[in-house]
Amino acid sequence: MEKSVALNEWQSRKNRMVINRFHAFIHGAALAALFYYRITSITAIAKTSKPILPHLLIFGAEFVLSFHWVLSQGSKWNPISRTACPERLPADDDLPSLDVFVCTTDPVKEPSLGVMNTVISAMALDYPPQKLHLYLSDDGGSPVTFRAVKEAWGFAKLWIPFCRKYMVKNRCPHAYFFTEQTGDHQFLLEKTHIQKAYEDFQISLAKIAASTDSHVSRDHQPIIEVINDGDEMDKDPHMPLLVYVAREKRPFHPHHFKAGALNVLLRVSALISNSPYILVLDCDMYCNDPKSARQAMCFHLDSKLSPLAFVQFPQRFYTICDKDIYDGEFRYAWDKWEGLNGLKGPIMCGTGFYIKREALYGTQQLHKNVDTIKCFGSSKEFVNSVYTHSKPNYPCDNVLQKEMQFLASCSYDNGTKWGEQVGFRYFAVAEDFLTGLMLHCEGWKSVYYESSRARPGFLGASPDNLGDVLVQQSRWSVGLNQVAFSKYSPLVYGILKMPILQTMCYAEIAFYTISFLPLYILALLPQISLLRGIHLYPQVSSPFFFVFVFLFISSQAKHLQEVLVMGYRMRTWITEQRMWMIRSFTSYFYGNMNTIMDKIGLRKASFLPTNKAVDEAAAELYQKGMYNFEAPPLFMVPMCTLYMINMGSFVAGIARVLHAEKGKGMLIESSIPLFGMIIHLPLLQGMVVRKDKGRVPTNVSVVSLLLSSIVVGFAAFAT
Ligand SMILES: O=c1ccn([C@@H]2O[C@H](COP(=O)(O)OP(=O)(O)O[C@H]3O[C@H](CO)[C@@H](O)[C@H](O)[C@H]3O)[C@@H](O)[C@H]2O)c(=O)[nH]1
Ligand SMILES: [Mn+2]
Repeated sequence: MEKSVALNEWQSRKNRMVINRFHAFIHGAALAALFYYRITSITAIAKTSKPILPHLLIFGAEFVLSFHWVLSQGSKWNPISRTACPERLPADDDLPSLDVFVCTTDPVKEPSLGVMNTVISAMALDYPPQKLHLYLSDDGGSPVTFRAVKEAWGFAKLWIPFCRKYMVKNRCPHAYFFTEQTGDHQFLLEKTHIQKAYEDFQISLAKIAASTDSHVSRDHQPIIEVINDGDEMDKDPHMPLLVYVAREKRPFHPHHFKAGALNVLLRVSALISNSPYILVLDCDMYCNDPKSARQAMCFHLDSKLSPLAFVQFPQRFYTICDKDIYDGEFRYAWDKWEGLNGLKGPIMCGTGFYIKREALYGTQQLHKNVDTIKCFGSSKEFVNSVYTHSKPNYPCDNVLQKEMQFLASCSYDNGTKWGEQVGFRYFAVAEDFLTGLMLHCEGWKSVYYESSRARPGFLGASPDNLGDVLVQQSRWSVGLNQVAFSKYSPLVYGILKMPILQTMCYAEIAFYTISFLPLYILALLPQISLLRGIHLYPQVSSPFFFVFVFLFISSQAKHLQEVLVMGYRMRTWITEQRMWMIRSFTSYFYGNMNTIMDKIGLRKASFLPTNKAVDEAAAELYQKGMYNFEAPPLFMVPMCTLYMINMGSFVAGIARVLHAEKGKGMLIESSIPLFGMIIHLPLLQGMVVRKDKGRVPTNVSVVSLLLSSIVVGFAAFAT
């Protein structure tokens, strides 16, 4: 009986679970054999005069990779999928109200048209309009964005009724007009009218961008404005509320990037709508399924899931082309998130999640007798809103406006618990990861949900060229490292507060980027050893040879199985490995260096927003599935140098294997560079064959050739 009225259901992914556990057992046993081999052989070598360092290094690499593997078992243990049943929700009048937060920061890197499409798509969510409130945070404090949002309001007044009338499924105007629509005469008439209005809207945004100063201000007053037709008393009941917020910014005053912006929205919205639930969106991630809000409520309103902090939808992208050469899909992430569904729930990922306001205010603070000013700051109105869930009445009078300005001022946070225990956390530039971690540690749960792959809840833009991808990944790397090597490290902070499997998942992600260490070792050491005739691996005649071969096949086969089970093709299997290596050699390496510099105070970690403006030439290459190697040399040189070293060592090593007695039986040593060369064939093409704009720049190739010759020459001929 109870099951039939449940707002949501779940299903164990039994097959996957059985395969995962079985594989964990076998692969784990093989790893144990590898460890046995390494420990015994290193002890034996220690007793001779042979160099021991290469063996220790390769064992170090294997140790780190095994550590990752062990951690990754957390999310494979109990995968479950969830279903929402929005048709069983209470009537609209009984639904809780919802605030939507959209963040933008730079009208040049984040063109207004994209931002406004996100805003409009969220205003058009299938949710009672009087219960929907949209807040746009403009971190650039730019008149371009301010003027654009007013235009967006004008267009939304036509668009929203049209969507409701014809039950439009795709409520992001840009995406809607991109596809062909059919219907009866009346519909087509209205559609043509709206389309014309959208074209005018586009033209006016372009005019604004051309005629307005697009400079991003770091020194300005807070600006908070409810966008409407000028008559504040006359709120249209069919339109959601739209509020523009630019928090105060002053030079030399830390603003804590996106987390700081979201916290200002939390405070300001508390005085206007104070909705118990909040949807957080990046400016480039539009609502693709208007039903997502109702779907999320199916979990939030289910007391069996309590205490539920947030419902995370996957980040899906409309920009990804068929070949997905940069591995922009993050397939492996969503696989893990589903695995986490069977534990305490997924990690927060910055956008596309519906969160309970109360979770962000911190449960402890709400239940204990704490000094509210120390905790939430000195606004009485705000503290009131926290404890009584009340809100002062709309419209904004002058007193309210003043209070909101105070809440959006840059020093409001000082000396309070904001960013530490309240709101989005400031400690790391990956504010999403850290905030989610702390919520789980406080005992909150989360849910991962996707209604269908065919119509994802949200769609965003992902970078379409190598340079942007690697810059973005470097920032994530810094953000994750900041957490991994701090007092909040999941292995220290989390292990006492979360179940072990959940802790393992957090640790896996937090320590994800140290893969640069084993990968650099594996890309250099066997190659050098091959050139020098040092045996790092067992020979074919040894039974342990088969342990290594088994481990290689077993990990490849498991990866392939996961790719195929999720409905992807073989190609994804290769791309994911290629991109994992590329990211490790570049972004993760620099990210780790940056973290070290951050720790010793040489360079502050910062949040450089990802570029969202379209570069036509780059986009064309991407669509053709060709890598754009015109990335910063800092990224390209290590990759090309490593490739050449592998090629050099393979050629010289093979010659050695064939001719010299010393090189006999170095099958694994010579297979490793071969594997690297095959996986990264596109890089070779970029250096040698390609003539187009995206080829590897000549100067990069020359520098890399020089560097690799030094390494190979030194390895082969030094005594
Ligand atoms: O000082 C800042 C910097 C960024 N943003 C906004 O933050 C969002 C995310 O920035 P983006 O450059 O798109 O970063 P991504 O790398 O694409 O973001 C991913 O990674 C971030 C953490 O590193 C998360 O916050 C994001 O939600 C997640 O999508 C955008 O809407 C920005 O406008 C601000 O509001 N203020
Ligand atoms: Mn983004």
